[in-house]
Amino acid sequence: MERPSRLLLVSELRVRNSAYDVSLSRSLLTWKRRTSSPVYHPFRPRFCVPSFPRRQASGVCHSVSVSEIISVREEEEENGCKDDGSWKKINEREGKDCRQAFTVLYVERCQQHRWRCAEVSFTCPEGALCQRWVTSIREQLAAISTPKQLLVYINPYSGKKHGKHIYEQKVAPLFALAGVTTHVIVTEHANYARDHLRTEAELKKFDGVVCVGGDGMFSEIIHGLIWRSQIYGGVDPNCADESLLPSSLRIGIIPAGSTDCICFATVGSNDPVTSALHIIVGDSQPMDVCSVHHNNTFLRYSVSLLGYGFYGDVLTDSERKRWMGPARYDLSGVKMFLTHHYYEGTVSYLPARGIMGNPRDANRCRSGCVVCQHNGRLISEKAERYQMDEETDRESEGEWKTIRGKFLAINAASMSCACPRSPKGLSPAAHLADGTTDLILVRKCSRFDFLRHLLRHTSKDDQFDLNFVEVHRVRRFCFTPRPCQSDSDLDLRENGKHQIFGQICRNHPACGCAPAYSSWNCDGEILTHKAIDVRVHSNLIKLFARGIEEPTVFDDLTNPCAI
Ligand SMILES: CCCCCCCCCCCCC/C=C/[C@@H](O)[C@H](COP(=O)(O)O)NC(=O)CCCCCCCCCCCCCCC
Ligand SMILES: Nc1ncnc2c1ncn2[C@@H]1O[C@H](COP(=O)(O)OP(=O)(O)O)[C@@H](O)[C@H]1O
Ligand SMILES: [Ca+2]
Repeated sequence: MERPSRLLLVSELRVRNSAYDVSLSRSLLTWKRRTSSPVYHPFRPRFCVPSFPRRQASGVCHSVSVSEIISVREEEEENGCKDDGSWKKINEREGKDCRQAFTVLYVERCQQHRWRCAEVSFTCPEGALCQRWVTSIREQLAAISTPKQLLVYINPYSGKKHGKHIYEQKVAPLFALAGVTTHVIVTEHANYARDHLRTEAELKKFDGVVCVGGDGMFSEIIHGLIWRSQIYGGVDPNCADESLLPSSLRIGIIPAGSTDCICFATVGSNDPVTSALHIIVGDSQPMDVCSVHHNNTFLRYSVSLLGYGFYGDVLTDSERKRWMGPARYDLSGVKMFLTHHYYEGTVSYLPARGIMGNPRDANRCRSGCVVCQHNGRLISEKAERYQMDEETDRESEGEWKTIRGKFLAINAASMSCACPRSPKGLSPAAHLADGTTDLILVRKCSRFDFLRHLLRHTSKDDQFDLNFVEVHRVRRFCFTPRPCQSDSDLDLRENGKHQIFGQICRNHPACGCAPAYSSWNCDGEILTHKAIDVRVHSNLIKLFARGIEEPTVFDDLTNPCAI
């Protein structure tokens, strides 16, 4: 248990006309109602627990972590001078300074990992004391590294095209309250944000970058930032063996997209206000990034799903239905499920050895995850040894394994990929920053079996506990599709005068002529290459997030979110 730190200020102040003992330490602001006997509430803690680093609502005592205070403001005269017999009124009559109340805005936890901005006003017996409180709280806030200046990119076409509205109505007012200044750019076309970050953006001026949109918009941001770090650091992004340089700017995601899996899996909800508050308090969550290569040429980065077969086909089909908004994925999902294509190919992978954790674990990656911390340390130690003794370390990396077969889906999940469609995700025990990705192979099976597998993403049942599914935690993997049998086969499927016939076959699988190749779905973007080489880069980027928090006994019992 955390030790209560030294108190900086203790006073008797009033909250809604009741007397409270209010105290401030470096880590906590606490207000405890003065009563002769403690109020007993059958479901809530009876006494204040000042060492608990969160706001707690009991009938008796509240405490809020200083790191979760959004701002403090002095109340204007007319607001506070109510005829309620308070100290303020008395002092006003005596002609003294009327500014004797101050309001603290802070993070309040609601259901389903949502955060809200709550406020409490304290009335002081005299103006000088009010000043001391405001100054002391502001001094504590200044000691915390929170973002002051942010570069914001809005994709106006994400999801249901509400990005601008969400930002203006829900996020900008909170940034203003917290004193965060912003430079807002509404993108004009695809890759606008990526190219702006690569070349033009004056990154030194900012403490972070925020994207308003979906996973595709986030992908643009990381492509811009990672590329810039490598070019400035003289690292060749094309070479899969090169270790990439981390990007120092943190990234915030205001979810306004169609899947929002990166936001959901790092915060626990796809709620814009919650994400804005995580940005304001300056949270930091490291994250792994996969680099995808083809013949030593860099293709793309991925942080969530790299999917060939089912998810690649769903994406390809859904792009034609963009006008439908997020529902396009469900329609294409049903269509591709019925189409039931399988693809032949070879998967080779390097199992992650000597690390904590397994894709079949019951434990989940949560805020302050020990698995991520342990494996992150292990990988950076290994990288240092590797520089000293390349040969020994290559040997200790272990053996490549190879699997050939017919697959309905080949998925690499570098994080759980939890999203509203599947709150536990594609790989529920995957970690955000353990330096690995979970390689899920779904072999050819009946439609009924594949449906069982898909349905298990939405229930407590284990989607990997099926004889046609296997999962491996890996550091690196390659995929090569089975080449077409003959030139005429290739012609029939892909090229020339048979193109139309090929297309008909694709659309009418009953004729038995299925396409040879799928596409890779790389965080929601289609990859043109089929044969790829993928490497995980541990802790390459940082988000304004803290991972999903474990629900506490207090969260279970406190308010169900008024706003
Ligand atoms: C029967 C119900 C089965 C539900 C199975 C749900 C599994 C969902 C796993 C989703 C993983 C998502 C990983 C993230 C991908 C995103 O990066 C990426 C881009 O997001 P953005 O548009 O916000 O930029 N999103 C996607 O690629 C979308 C994937 C969505 C897949 C939806 C699949 C629905 C399947 C429905 C099958 C229904 C069969 C019914 C038979 C009668
Ligand atoms: N102004 C724009 N016009 C058109 N496309 C854009 C624009 N800005 C970004 N994009 C692209 O839109 C695609 C989808 O964006 P995303 O934010 O992921 O929305 P969604 O979740 O609905 O797919 C991405 O490929 C992104 O590069
Ligand atoms: Ca990972």
